[in-house]
Amino acid sequence: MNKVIGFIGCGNMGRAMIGGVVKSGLLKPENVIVADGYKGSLDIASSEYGVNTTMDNKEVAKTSDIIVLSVKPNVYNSVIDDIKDFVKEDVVIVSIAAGKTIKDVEGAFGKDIKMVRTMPNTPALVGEGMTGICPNKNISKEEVEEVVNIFKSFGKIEIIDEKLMEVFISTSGSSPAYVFMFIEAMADAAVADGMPRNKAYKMAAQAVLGSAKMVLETGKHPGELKDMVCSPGGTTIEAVATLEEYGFRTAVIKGMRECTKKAKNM
Ligand SMILES: NC(=O)C1=CN([C@@H]2O[C@H](COP(=O)(O)OP(=O)(O)OC[C@H]3O[C@@H](n4cnc5c(N)ncnc54)[C@H](OP(=O)(O)O)[C@@H]3O)[C@@H](O)[C@H]2O)C=CC1
Ligand SMILES: O=C(O)[C@@H]1CCC=N1
Repeated sequence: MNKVIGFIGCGNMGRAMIGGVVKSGLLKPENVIVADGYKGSLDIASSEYGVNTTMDNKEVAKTSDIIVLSVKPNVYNSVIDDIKDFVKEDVVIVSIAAGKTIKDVEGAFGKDIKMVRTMPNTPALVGEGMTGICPNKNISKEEVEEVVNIFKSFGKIEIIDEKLMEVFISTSGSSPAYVFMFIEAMADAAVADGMPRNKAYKMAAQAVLGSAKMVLETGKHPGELKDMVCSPGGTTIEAVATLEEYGFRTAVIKGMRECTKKAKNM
């Protein structure tokens, strides 16, 4: 791809996407420009990925064909205010913020802009991201395709209706956090029973990775895959019964519904 992609905000999600896009080879590092208010973050991006950096958001605005706003939702309006008069005429704006609708971002620019609302997740850093994508009405099919290709370079994508974006956040944008908690809890249990911690993390993480691949690649129902592990009178069913007793699934369902609710009310 021969366009210049700018990132404003080089925090957790910005860094994951910059790392993902550069490692995939879709973009040359010299075609990526990153702005952040903190020089330390920029130095890391520059030394790890060789991208251009600046502390001036306007410089990203002036040079980029596609701008990814990777700052927190509460500074979106001030960042947009700062750059709106400097963006290229045909610029494509990519929003990744929880709780910011297409209407919010269009309103902050105060003019017709081409934009795509997205919700990525941090596994982008290792090429296993998942991004929900929702274009606005001003953007052409070809331009949407370009944005899709950026996100595909570090994972999978789904084009979704904007009304499902909040559910997408709890299912995908936020969910790596709960998966990490699950891995951490499994490792803690293993450590409690004598497993060295570094080995415990590796085993628990590989089990999650392999199980996820089975869901994606076999097409079997997760319940069937679970049943295949539970030997009659065996070990696994004891864990399953105890997890049910402690409300494992209910905890996940309730937690995710709170996450969706928060995304709707931000
Ligand atoms: N983290 C995640 O897993 C995901 C996050 N998102 C979305 O990504 C966005 C960023 O989140 P996240 O990466 O977690 O947040 P971070 O706080 O880690 O990153 C935001 C970065 O933006 C910088 N920043 C703050 N103000 C400005 C400014 N005015 N100009 C330029 N840079 C600025 C911050 O610097 P400083 O710290 O010095 O203030 C920080 O480095 C949010 O909108 C969030 O909803 C979406 C999907 C997943
Ligand atoms: O916690 C958040 O608000 C962001 C959005 C999805 C993941 N992190």
